[in-house]
Amino acid sequence: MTDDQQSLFSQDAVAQPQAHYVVGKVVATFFSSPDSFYKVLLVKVAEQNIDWHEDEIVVTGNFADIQEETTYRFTGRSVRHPKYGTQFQADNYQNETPTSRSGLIAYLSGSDFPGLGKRTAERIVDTLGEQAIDLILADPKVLKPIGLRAGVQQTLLDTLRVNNGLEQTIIGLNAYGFGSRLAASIYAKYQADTLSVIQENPYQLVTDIKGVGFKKADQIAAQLKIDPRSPERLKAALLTTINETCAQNGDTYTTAEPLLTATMQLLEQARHVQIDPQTLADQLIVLAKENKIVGDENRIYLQPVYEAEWRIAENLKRLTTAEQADVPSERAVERAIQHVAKASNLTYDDSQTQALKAAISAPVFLLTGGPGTGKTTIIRGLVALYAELHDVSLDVNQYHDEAFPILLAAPTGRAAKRMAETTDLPASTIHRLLGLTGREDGPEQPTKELDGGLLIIDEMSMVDTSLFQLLLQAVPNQMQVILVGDKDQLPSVGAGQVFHDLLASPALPQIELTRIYRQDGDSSIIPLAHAIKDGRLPADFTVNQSDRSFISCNANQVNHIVAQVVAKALKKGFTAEQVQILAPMYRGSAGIDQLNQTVQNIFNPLKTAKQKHLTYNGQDFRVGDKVLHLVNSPENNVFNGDIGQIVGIDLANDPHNEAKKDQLVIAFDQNEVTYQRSDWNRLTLAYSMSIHKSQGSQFKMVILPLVPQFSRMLQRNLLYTAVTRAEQMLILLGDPQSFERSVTNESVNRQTTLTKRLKQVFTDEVAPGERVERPTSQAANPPADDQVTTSNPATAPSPNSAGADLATSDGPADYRLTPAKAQSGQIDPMIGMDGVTPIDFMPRVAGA
Ligand SMILES: Nc1ncnc2c1ncn2[C@@H]1O[C@H](COP(=O)(O)OP(=O)(O)OP(=O)(O)O)[C@@H](O)[C@H]1O
Repeated sequence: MTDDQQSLFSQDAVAQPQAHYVVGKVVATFFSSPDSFYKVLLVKVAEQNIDWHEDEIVVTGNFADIQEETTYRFTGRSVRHPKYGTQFQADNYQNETPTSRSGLIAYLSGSDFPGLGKRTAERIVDTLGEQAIDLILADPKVLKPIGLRAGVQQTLLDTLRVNNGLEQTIIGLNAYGFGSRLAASIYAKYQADTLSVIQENPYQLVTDIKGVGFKKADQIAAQLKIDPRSPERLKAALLTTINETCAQNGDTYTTAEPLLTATMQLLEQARHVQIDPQTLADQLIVLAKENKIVGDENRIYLQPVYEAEWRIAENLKRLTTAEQADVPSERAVERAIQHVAKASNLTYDDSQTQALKAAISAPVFLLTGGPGTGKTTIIRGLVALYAELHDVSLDVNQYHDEAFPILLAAPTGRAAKRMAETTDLPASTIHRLLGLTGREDGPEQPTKELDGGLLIIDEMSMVDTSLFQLLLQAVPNQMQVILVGDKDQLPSVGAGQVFHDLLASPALPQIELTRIYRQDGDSSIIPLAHAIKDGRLPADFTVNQSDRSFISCNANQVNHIVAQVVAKALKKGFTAEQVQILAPMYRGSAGIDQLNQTVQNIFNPLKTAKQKHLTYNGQDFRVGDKVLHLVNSPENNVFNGDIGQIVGIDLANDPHNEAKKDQLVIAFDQNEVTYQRSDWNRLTLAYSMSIHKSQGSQFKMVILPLVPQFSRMLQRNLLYTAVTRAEQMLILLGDPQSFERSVTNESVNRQTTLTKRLKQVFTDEVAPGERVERPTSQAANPPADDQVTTSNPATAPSPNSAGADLATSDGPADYRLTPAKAQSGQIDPMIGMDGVTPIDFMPRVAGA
């Protein structure tokens, strides 16, 4: 096999319009993608109707378990690769089973099908024709007139499915337009049932398969002529809308009115039908009965998120009430604080001392503070205190068989790295700590139980509801938990505002550090950050300082001015890694995309035509570029917001590229990762990035443009987060009103109920253990059909009525009811729709 032959699997070939076939034996598999069905085969041609005069041809496409030395019929088109010539791109393929009448009869009466004689085989072919196998596989009911014995029919079906099933499935998935990666995940989930699941309810994919959205499922449903008013469609649209609304706003729940309005829009626009609001509202009740959503007062949650908030509260209660071993005496703590202060040459101020004292003795403790107030100092102090009080060594090399007793973790790789540097101890991401893959999407994920005595989490404001629930679930009773963060920063990317909500709970001991230490005489960035936090801009805001400046300009001038500032920084010796442009939005002349392009050409210009680079998603990637990772990939130890550098570009058509694939090699702080083309959507240029993505990182110089075009985003916590990313230099540009507006625009709180759950659990409104031990089988039991649909919302049995039944039985009460409510048998009239019933809702939507 030559290099050239191996390279034929490049997909950059030019398609020709003709559809043709090639029949032949597979003699070699040149390439088989490890994570999809994509393959490149060498086929010995037996028959073809393309203009081909050689014995062998290269065939590419999505194939399941192709057997070498087996003959297949490939249908598709010949394509011409600019360098490697003609190859055959198959859309469809099948094991070359006989298609002539006599061939089919011989096949069906052969040894593959015990119990089927020649006569029966003839009857099958006479009844169903030469497409008999396809027809049987598509619908076994076609065999009914043949009158086969049940056992014989089953064997026939099983063998046909084995011989043809996987291929049919892959072909079917291709026909529905799934790329090879999605096809692989779908097949991995449903196996032999893949096509029947899709045909029965394509909307199932929306909940089961990451990457399949409502619109895709809806297209398939339209293809299958599934009723656009079918309950499955309505339910999928409702779930999608709850998910998207919550994700967009960071809320943990939504309410009926916006949910129904947005769902109606989605349903009506996608397939141009009118939907009866009453029918839609009924499906909301069905979803609750199916335990996919939960209604509580006027709130509607996705079940896992609802569960996560409760479990956070319950786990915190568990930890705060668990009996503590080895609690040091107050005197011992005071003495140890004196030793630690002396050793680190510091005099802790009152609130720092209080924080140290309280944190080292409490099972759970929260520490917040703005930049330079001493959070890291306290983390370091706590580590030293713990070591002294519990007589443990801080030399990690001394721990061979037992775990190091102090666990340090943060939500991103960068924050974890900073934590490790400032403490001189190992620190990891929370995902790593828990052994999570990053694909977890519910509270039921098994995580390993943590081992140790003290857990400190930094950058807590970035931790979302779902991750925090998984973390707490893994904390054993005796482990002390200290959560450190800056409450005024942007909340997590994922749903919730966990740190904010925890701090709002009086049940959890906490301290806010307010005294600013890192002023270094002439630093003006930290005082600026504190002023912003307090809702004002300092009087000298637009006056240039030694470490900060303000350049007034309009949106169209931003790009040009940023270019000038960056060019100057480069001249002064700043590197791309040290200079970070932050902006709130991607689009527009002052947006992230435009600025990325401009700054890339300053820090990493394309110098010669020969320089390796490639274009993807409208961006030019070059060796040396600074790139941002957009999602969590714990398998590579790379996380959302991590910054790396392109250190290698391998092009498939490069004769020296042994992998024969286009790939990018990126060096991150912690490791080097190779990205195949299918993973490039995880990357973007990082010269300029969103303020949200910059959380957890700091940079020597930050350049921050704010202009009226960003008005939708301008909020106090956004500006505060951006400004606190700057370590030494801050260049602000744009119009002063936009900055003023950000400061006065108090950050809008997200819709969450964690504080409420904490109150309920800590004040024993809900008895301890009541919810956690709730038997899931009862909750998951769908009700009888007649309980589900109702034409009169006022008398509709709500999901909570099922809860009432549970509560009155001997078993634990359903958590959706307070015990008082349950006892009185009082039920809500309509799930999540206090004051909003479908009837109220109908006229507005119908436009009546
Ligand atoms: N009690 C103290 N006396 C003297 N210096 C202190 C004291 N507390 C903190 N510092 C110093 O103030 C500076 C800022 O402290 P530290 O880095 O702990 O703050 P931080 O809140 O973690 O800041 P950031 O969030 O910006 O990283 C450090 O140089 C630290 O040594």
